[in-house]
Amino acid sequence: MPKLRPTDIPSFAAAQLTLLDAELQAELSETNALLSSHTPTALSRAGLAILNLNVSSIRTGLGGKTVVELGLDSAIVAKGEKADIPEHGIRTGDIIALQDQPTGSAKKTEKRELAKLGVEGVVLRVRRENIEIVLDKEDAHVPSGGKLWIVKLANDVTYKRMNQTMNKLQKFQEQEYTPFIHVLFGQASPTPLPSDLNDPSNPLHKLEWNDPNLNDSQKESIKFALASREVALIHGPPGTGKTHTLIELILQLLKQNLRLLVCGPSNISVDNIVERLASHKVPMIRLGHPARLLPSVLNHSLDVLTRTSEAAALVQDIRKEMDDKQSSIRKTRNARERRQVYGELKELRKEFREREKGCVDNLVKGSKVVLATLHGAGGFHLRGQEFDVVIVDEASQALEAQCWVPLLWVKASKLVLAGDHLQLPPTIKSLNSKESKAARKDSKAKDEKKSKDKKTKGDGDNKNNAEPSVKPAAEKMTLETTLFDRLLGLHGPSIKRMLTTQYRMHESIMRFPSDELYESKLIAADFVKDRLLKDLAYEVKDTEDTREPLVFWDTQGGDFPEKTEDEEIGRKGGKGMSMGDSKSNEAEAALVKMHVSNLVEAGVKAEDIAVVTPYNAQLAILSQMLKEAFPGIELGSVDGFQGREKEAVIVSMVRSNAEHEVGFLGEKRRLNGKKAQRKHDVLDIVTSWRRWAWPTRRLISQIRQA
Ligand SMILES: Nc1ncnc2c1ncn2[C@@H]1O[C@H](COP(=O)(O)OP(=O)(O)OP(=O)(O)O)[C@@H](O)[C@H]1O
Repeated sequence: MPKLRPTDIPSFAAAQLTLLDAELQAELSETNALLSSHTPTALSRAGLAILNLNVSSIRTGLGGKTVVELGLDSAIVAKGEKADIPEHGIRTGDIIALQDQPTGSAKKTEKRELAKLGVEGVVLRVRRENIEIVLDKEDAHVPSGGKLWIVKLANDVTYKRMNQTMNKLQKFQEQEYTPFIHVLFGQASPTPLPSDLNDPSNPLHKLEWNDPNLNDSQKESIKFALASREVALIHGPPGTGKTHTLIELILQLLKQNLRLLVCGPSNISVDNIVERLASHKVPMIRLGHPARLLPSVLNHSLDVLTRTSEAAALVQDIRKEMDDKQSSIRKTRNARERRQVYGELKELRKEFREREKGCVDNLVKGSKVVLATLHGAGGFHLRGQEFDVVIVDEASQALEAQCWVPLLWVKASKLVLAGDHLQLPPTIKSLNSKESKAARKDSKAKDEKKSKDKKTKGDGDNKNNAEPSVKPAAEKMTLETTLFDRLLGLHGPSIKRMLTTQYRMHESIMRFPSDELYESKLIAADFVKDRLLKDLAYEVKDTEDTREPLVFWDTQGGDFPEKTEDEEIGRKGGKGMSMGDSKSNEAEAALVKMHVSNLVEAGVKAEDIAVVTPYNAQLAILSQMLKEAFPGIELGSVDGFQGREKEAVIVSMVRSNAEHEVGFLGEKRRLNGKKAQRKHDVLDIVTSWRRWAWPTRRLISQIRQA
């Protein structure tokens, strides 16, 4: 039994609030620096703004919000050409400002200030020829006149919800400290599992599996999660069928007639589950804005269900009336008329919401499985509802405060987390920032004072209280510590089960992560363990590149020097926003190109190949060299390349210097899993490392020492 080091809940919440604030400040200052130091044209070139837009229509969306559709200004589109919006990096869910575009004659300083003005909204839908925005404020006046532009702003919505959640936790009343909460903070141990769990007489032994192909470690994890009373962790290394296991777990829990809330940190992680559950014909509701959902899950979305259910007709009537009112605003002749229409719209919106709420409540309350992002689970639809189990997939990718959103806004008494703490945690911008260090120091000081006060007070008041001493919450706390990590630290491996058969990688690719991170426990499933590129379903020649599952290219020596580049402003069309130094290595990029050519000449399709690199500067060079030459090839940064599965992956490591410096590549979790190769259905990782095995060897020896 591990020694518990319980956490004091209010000071835990206080420390989280301080760290979240430092993170938000880091994000805001990064964005503000960009907006204040670049012109709209520069921002547009970097993919962070779209210029020359016009309003094409205004309508009423979910929740009675105003939706503005913008298209390219017809004056700037050459006759006969298609009015596609030029390439940009603005995506659904981004927060943007919309406003009149400064004229060419506006002063530079004026242009810079502009990004701070205008109406704010959220991007609802991005199409080639138009973009839809939901306005934040109901009575926001959409700029009309001439050309408009939109610019991406820092996104503080998720922080607001995490803050709200941690504030709620901080102010918990005595009666809210349920046994479940005590376990989550290590103030009580989880209820021991029944001793007969492995006994054939235990009902869990007689489970009827929906999937007859589940492997033993998957079955064991499901039984463990079913038997656990408060908390169960399912540890799923890359490709071991973590989500596959969760699906069976959900089906088994439903057989027990339990009500479930299933969450993930991203929309894609949730949709992945909805799609797989749908094939089992499970009735369910997916919360979340339809624009952010995969088309294949829309039929389960609340939005569609509220339109197709009986009660929906009442909502539709009023929606139409609101749309008509919206379009009449443009025809008003003066401010008085506009005020009157806005007033009428306000009344209609109120009624719309009431009717919509009635319809939504009925649907949500009647549903046995509700799925939402962690953030979305904090929306008003679910407030106070009861669930028997909260399940979180990809839990190691979520900030702890995010995981508390479903736990605090609904009533639940059991938590199942699926994840892998040995892959990269969520990206933290403030990790080593001045603000964050100062915040930690301040929080630690407060904690120490508090435990000192408590001790003095406790000497007199709590003589009979045998509670173990409480760990100061802020001690070494960073946002990188996930709930999965913390629970494992508090209760030890007895609260987790590990999946050990992986269905993705050739045995030799698996060897490194298995030995370095998973105590050599991984096993390659039969049908992947010796698959090679030359054995693909289509014809591929047997060459030295296609018969080897893992190739290292060594770039040792002075011919492949790394270069440090100042990343001026985020990449066009990419995620943008990242600034600072980045590394590149042109000779290495040329080698990658040669290797891609070899694979393609052997018959491997370009769309089955991915090239990933840890550095944006290298990515830019690789894009130039490869995109046109090999249409369909997938390129990405190691940290950002998620959700893709590829037959061949080439990793360009970039670093090569006399000092043997590998910088952030020294983080061993970066070479593992999700952020590197996990999402690729890798038959072969063709790792281009031959001549630069010098830094690579160095890297590996550094990892071994770590
Ligand atoms: N018992 C099984 N038998 C056969 N195939 C399986 C089994 N379990 C999982 N798989 C397959 O393994 C692959 C990985 O499964 P899944 O996507 O559920 O894993 P994961 O661990 O969630 O993946 P990721 O590494 O992307 O998080 C899928 O193609 C899935 O169909």
